[in-house]
Amino acid sequence: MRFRKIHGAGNDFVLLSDPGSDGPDGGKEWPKEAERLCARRTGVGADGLVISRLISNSPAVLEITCFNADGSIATMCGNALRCSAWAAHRDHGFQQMSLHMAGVVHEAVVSDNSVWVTAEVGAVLPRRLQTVINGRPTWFDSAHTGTEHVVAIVDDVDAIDAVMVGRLVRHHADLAPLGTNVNFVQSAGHQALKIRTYERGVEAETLSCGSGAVAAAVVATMRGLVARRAVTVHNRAGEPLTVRPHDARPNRTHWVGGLVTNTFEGVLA
Ligand SMILES: N[C@@H](CCC[C@H](N)C(=O)O)C(=O)O
Repeated sequence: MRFRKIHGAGNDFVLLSDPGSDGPDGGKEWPKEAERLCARRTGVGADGLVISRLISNSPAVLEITCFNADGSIATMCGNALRCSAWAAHRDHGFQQMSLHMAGVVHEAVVSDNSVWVTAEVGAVLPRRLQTVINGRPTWFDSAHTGTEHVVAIVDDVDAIDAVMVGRLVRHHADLAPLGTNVNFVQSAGHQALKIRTYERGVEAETLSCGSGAVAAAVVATMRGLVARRAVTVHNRAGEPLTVRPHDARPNRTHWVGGLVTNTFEGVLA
């Protein structure tokens, strides 16, 4: 089975395009396959496994399934959608397409050097929980951007032990049983933010997170750090994502865009 090793602004995936209708062991074993392939030492190594299936050429529609590195399903993964759109552009020439993920329809646009997808924003809850970071009580707001996110606005994201605090908050009793992705965000100048994200399902800090960048922009707008227009979100990869409200549905839908890099391709043993 052929695969792509691809990353969206540093968030990396093993991407399988149309792997046959079943997958390993009748399709039931994808979660195990995700764990196996994503293992950094014994597999290909990735934050997630993405399966893309072409549904229709005209209009261009694909079904995308994303498994986190631990085999759990991601109901929304902005970077996996962006990587899938890039691959569909390469394989089928689509520039605009619809991507279905976990029952939600996302728009995608591939331009010269960036790939954009839409994210749907649900409930935004201020002061969802509090914890102490470096001796200072810190609030997390929650924002549902297709998956669970909490966001803390802090002075200096680099001063935080993102894995230690991220893990604590991810497993916070108030957010059980689902848990959450955890974002630390600081102001980084005019319409710009700096972010670090601890990702549920990867159970580690990742280099970028599309739905986390959208959650950061939404919370930072609510908190008055940025205005409701395009925001640059600087991440650990040094490949910023841009988040902007959708023209037709600015309160509900946001675009997230940035680079996609096809690192290598191969054949699974
Ligand atoms: N990196 C992703 C988010 C992936 C989903 C997350 N780990 C979860 O299970 O909630 C993104 O780019 O949005």
